[in-house]
Amino acid sequence: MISSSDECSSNKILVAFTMDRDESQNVLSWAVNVLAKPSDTIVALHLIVGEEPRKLPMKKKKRTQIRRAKAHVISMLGEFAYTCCQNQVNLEAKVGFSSNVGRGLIDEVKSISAHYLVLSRPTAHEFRIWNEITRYVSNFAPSSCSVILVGNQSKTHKDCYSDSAISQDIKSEKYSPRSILSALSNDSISSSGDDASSFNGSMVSSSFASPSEKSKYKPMSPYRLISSLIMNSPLRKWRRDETKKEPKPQPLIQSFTYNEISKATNDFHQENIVGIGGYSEVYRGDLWDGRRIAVKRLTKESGDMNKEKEFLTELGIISHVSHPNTALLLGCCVERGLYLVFRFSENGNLYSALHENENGSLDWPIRYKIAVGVARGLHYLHKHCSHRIIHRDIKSSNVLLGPDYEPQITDFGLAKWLPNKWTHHAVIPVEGTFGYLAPESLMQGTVDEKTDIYAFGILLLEIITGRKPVNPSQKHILLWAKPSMETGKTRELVDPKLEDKYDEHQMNRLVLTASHCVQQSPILRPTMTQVLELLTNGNEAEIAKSWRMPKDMINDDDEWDDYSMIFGSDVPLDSSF
Ligand SMILES: Nc1ncnc2c1ncn2[C@@H]1O[C@H](COP(=O)(O)OP(=O)(O)OP(=O)(O)O)[C@@H](O)[C@H]1O
Repeated sequence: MISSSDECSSNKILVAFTMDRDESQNVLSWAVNVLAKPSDTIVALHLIVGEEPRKLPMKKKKRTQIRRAKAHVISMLGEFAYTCCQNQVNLEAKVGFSSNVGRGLIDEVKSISAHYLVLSRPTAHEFRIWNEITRYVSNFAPSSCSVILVGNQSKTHKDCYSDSAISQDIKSEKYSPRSILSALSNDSISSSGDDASSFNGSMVSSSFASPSEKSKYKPMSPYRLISSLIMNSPLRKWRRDETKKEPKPQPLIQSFTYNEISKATNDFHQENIVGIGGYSEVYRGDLWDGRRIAVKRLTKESGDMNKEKEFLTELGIISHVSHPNTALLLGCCVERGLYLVFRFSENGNLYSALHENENGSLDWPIRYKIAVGVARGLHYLHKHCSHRIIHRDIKSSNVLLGPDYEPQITDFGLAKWLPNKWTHHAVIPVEGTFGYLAPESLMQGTVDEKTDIYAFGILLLEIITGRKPVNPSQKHILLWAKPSMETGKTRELVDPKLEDKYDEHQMNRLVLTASHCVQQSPILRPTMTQVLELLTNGNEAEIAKSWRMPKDMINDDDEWDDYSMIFGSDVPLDSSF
């Protein structure tokens, strides 16, 4: 096989690809199947010739060109997600700008310190341009980078390689890119085309690289528009389990065309709107194959790069997430706007079910199931997701209710990756939703897992009491509930709509868990592992021992004074930051 100069270290392979589908498949296939070894990183780059647009709104033509490029990147790279996952190769994708393709490639080679630059041989009519590009990269590639051409071309172009040593294997006829490509043609190239892929507004780490490896990346200087393929999604494993009988894994994230989603939503008809969020509208839709979907569309008026970035963050993060208690992303569409396509949750969201349901209130068994389900979803995000995640906006309207009222956490627009050894982090401006925001976030702008725990505590109180966290005519839910929680008078907390029909044991568990989660000091709050234990089967005294601070270190009076200072009884009418 092809050897790199240093067998032990991982290599960075830059693969340049055009808008030509076959060419792109060939060159990527070769890089993935032949060149890369486990823990190598492939960066697939499509360059748009021209200036990076800096002003908004962009010209329509430019916008279309960029979206087309993104769509191409997504659909193309999706095909290699499974192979890369199996080969433990990191795969990232980018769309960049440069006035000259050759120069753009060399800039990128230098920026990521690539060991290889892999180019596709062009079709005959592009030969002149291609010749210029290859000449340029041959002349200017650093000596540490080998330039490789892949594709069917009868004539050998010796000058296409850089001065640096390319391994003998590559040069030899037996393993020439051309001969290997022919052998591969029935193999990996034939995969389905709508596998896991996603892009993000910033460099998103891919799954096999450790955080320390990732931090070695330099900022992508000339390339602002970055796409990143999210590899090794647990979604894959989960969906494979779901469909055990099928030999092949299910496609992960599908790239939908605008026509498909427009048809499904009756041309985004007002009647199909099921939710309006801070930066999006959500439409119900029915796909041609019978699947019911929810299409989240970035609102046109938002036209703001930050909103677009938030939207892409959500796409980047949620494509890593796969759990029965998190919303299921089916795919996305980048034509004529940005759209996320989710499986439809037929029972709406928890906020509506608790506070706006005219057909009666949620029964206790359903409420308990929702509480435990959300805890499982959050536990997964904090502890078991391939990259740990804090959600940062846990609230009842972000809990969808699927079939049988199984809850699904949604809206990852504010979510953040958690580095492995992260304690807390300052986020300015403060984001989240008033009423669920932990005191430390409000006062210092810090967030960590415990800010999610606090929000979960408020959510539990909402489930127990049936009260909204903030309501202009009432006290903040926590101030209202505090006296009863302190004295253990659980009955006073219970939503009257339950008409005393609830399991007392379960109710006590929920109240107890909520009271721990809403402690003012983050270190006094339990972790999600402990929360799950408390909610389901743990021994309270035993579990509490593992996180509780000695009583004499806590000044309860001060704690509640701070709560009053923050929440008071006059709460802002605008409940969202
Ligand atoms: N998969 C889905 N199935 C059914 N309804 C959904 C789905 N996704 C979202 N909705 C509805 O749309 C609403 C808004 O969705 P979402 O919270 O994702 O949007 P958003 O713009 O991020 O909102 P915000 O940031 O203001 O919380 C949800 O509360 C829910 O009612």
